[in-house]
Amino acid sequence: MPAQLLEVTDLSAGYGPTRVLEGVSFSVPAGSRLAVLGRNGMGKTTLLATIAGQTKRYGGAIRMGDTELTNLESSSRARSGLGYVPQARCVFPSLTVEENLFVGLKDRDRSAISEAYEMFPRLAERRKNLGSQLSGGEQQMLTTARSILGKPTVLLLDEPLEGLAPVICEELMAAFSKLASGGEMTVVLVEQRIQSALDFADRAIILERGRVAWSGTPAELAAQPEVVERLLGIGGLH
Ligand SMILES: Nc1ncnc2c1ncn2[C@@H]1O[C@H](COP(=O)(O)OP(=O)(O)OP(=O)(O)O)[C@@H](O)[C@H]1O
Repeated sequence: MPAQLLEVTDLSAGYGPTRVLEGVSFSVPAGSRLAVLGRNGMGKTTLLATIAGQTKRYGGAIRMGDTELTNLESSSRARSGLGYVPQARCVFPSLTVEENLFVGLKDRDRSAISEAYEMFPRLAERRKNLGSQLSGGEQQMLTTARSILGKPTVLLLDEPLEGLAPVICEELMAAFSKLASGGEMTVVLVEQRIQSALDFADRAIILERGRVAWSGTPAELAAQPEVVERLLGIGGLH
C-alpha cells in the first residue's frame, strides 16, 4: 500500500471534561513528513493520541486517504494502516526481541522479520535477548520496528529520541529518514529535539495551548527567530 494523505480538520479533543486541543487543522501529503513542535504541555502527545483514537474527541474530523477515521475504534484505525508509536516504549519484558517482533507481524509471514533487522541491525544482534535486557535506544528501535512490520501507511512517532544518547538519536533518525524516503509512509513526528525534527521534516506545525500557532517549512521557521523564541523558548535554530 502506498503512503496516504493524513488530514485533520477542526479537531477538538481532550480527556474527560478537560479540553486540550481546540480547532486543530492541518494536512500531511502522502509520503511527506510533518514535525509537530511546541513547549511542554501544549498538546503534542494529545494530538497523536487523538489521531490514534485514544482520547475523547469533542469535534472535528480525521481522514487518512479515503478512509474516515473519526469514528473508528483505535484497533480499526490500526487495521486501516495507521501506525502509532507512543511515548512510553511498549516492550514485552519477558519476551525475546524476536518474539516481540512476531507480535508486530499481524498476518504477515515470519520471514518479514528480516525487514526489522535490516532497518535496525542492532536488533538482529540482540534477537535472543529479553525485552527487559535492552537499553532505552534498543527498546525504541524494537517498538518502532514492531509498528513498522505492520506496514503502516501513516506513522505517528511520539518523542522517539527522549532520553537517548546523541549517537543513538542519529541512528534512529537515519532509520526514520530511510523509511520515509521510500514514499511508502507518511510520517508525523513529535519531538523535543527541535533541530533533529526539522532536519527530518518537510513541514512543521507548532502547537500553543492546544492550537496550531504556526505552520510552515523548516527553512521558514529558521528565518523567523522571534517565532522560535516565542513558541519554542529557544534562542534560534542553526
Ligand atoms: N490523561 C490526561 N488527563 C488529563 N489531562 C491530561 C492527560 N494527559 C495530558 N493531559 C494534559 O493535557 C495537556 C497537554 O498534554 P500533552 O501531553 O498532550 O502535551 P505535550 O505537548 O505532549 O507535552 P510534553 O512535551 O511535555 O510531552 C497538559 O496540560 C496535560 O496536563
